[in-house]
Amino acid sequence: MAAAAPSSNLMGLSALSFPFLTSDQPLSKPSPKLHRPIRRPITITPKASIISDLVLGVGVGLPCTVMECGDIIYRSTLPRSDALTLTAPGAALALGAALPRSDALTLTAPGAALALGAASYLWATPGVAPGFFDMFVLAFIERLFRPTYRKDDIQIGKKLGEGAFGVVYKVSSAKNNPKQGDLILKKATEYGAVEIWMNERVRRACASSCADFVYGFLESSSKGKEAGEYWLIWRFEGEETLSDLMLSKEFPYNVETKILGEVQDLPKGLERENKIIQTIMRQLLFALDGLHSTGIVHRDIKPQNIIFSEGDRTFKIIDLGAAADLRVGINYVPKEFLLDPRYAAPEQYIMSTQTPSAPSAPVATALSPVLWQLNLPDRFDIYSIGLIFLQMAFPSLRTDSGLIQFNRQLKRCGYDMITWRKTVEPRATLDLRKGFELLDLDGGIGWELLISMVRYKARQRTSAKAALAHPYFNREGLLGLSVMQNLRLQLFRATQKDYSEAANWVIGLMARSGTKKEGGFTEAQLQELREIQPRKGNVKRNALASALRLQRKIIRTLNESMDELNRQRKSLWWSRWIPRQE
Ligand SMILES: Nc1ncnc2c1ncn2[C@@H]1O[C@H](COP(=O)(O)OP(=O)(O)OP(=O)(O)O)[C@@H](O)[C@H]1O
Repeated sequence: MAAAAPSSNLMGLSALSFPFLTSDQPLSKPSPKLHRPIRRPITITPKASIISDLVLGVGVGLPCTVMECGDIIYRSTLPRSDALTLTAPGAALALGAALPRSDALTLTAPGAALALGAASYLWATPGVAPGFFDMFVLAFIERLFRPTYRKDDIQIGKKLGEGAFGVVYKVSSAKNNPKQGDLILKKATEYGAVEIWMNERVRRACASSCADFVYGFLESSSKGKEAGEYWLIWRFEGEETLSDLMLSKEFPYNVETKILGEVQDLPKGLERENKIIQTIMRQLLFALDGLHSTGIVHRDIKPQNIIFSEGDRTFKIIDLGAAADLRVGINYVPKEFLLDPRYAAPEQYIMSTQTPSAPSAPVATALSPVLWQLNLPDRFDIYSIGLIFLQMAFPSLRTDSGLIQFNRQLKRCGYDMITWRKTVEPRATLDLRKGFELLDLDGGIGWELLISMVRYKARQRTSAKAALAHPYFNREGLLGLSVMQNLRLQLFRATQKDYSEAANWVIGLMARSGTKKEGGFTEAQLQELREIQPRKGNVKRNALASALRLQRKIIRTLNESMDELNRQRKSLWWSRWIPRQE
């Protein structure tokens, strides 16, 4: 009978099929005990386990040392806690090698919390996990299938603009592709590399946010030019930017049929204008949310950089030359700023100047969710969008001089829109009054959204996503809000409050209760917390302060040298990514 054992090769069957077989019986020769029914439970000794392994080794399945065949026999009598435990190798085995039921998975509460925490971190803005997928999978697949262009394929037409970083032309393709239509070509200087990178990222992550990017390459055949030019090609989206449309006396009616497809069934007036402006704002915030969700901050949002796409009937963002990709730290240099002062937020930097530039792409990627949350760089663009909203509401602020004057007034009011309103409203012109009336429609919900964007502190500004969920975009206005929408509005208002007063109150409270005995802060410690200048005359204290200053200086110098090194390393990295043509 024992000789038959090797023929039963399936996992654990040697023991299960022959319940009368004791574990210490030799398998090679027949045993006289075989015919005696055995009543006592079987225990598999190490020796038997080895034999069993040998037997099972020739068949399909795992040896008993892995399977714990004894456990299978006694499964029904095992205590629950022994039966179910999830270990990493166990999980891998379970998935890959079909473990027996006794090793089934159990998810413990700490395990689940850990897995959830890791997943949230990896998917939090700007998205470490999607970033890896994008860079190592999508980017390569895209390269295989996208259309490519050479210099000779392009017939240059009308010059459309010339900026500090390049010249833009309307062009057509010499390739016989009637569907392609007209194209836009930008011949750019060294910043073209960054712009190609950003446009490719956007095309994969949120194509509808920006003008349709076709191809970009380094053209290095032109004689006399050492570095060569970057050629960037887009689909021609349309003739007009938001700036062109806003400067027309007909605004916003000149946009109505473009975006809504028809003239609204309303008389000309505030309500109709409000509806058009709402639609434009929704499109702008949607485009911006796409960019921010993938970790890109534009840094140069202005009506001149928003094009109306005639094909898609929507506004799209253009000119990503000053953008920063905070997922991998490209074009992010904390102390460098390339901005249009008319639309720039007061902080001027998207990241704290204490944050050194990201060390290398993998490290920057790994740290990106933390840095994003610490700095909220997207709020820089939100300020600019807020100013565009303001210009749409107040016709007198649509000109450069009007906007510059407003910026001066707002600065004098400590960047507080409520103070600004109190200052200008009593002696407001007809134009200004019309703007306030428009924003005050529906219980002032437009004004509320506006001031949630135009704030001094970046942290107090709303995000593009939160702004899109604001009831300003609800068609029925405040009265039509559901219970959930009302709750969301209350939450939005709560997050918009200025908590600096609360912080002062907490510090005051800590001071009152602060005694050494109770373990709170003493007045002296709070003094340090508030960063009040140290008192003069204390030699020990002054020496300590000098040492701290020196330490800070050393760290700053180190950071700056790192920045410099990284900048050089990173520029090499971009260049390698971009196709070249001789
Ligand atoms: N995809 C597009 N479709 C249609 N027109 C476009 C497109 N891209 C750019 N343009 C036109 O070209 C002009 C210049 O583009 P862009 O702002 O990208 O160039 P730039 O060199 O950075 O200019 P500037 O420095 O003045 O901002 C735009 O104002 C717009 O009129």
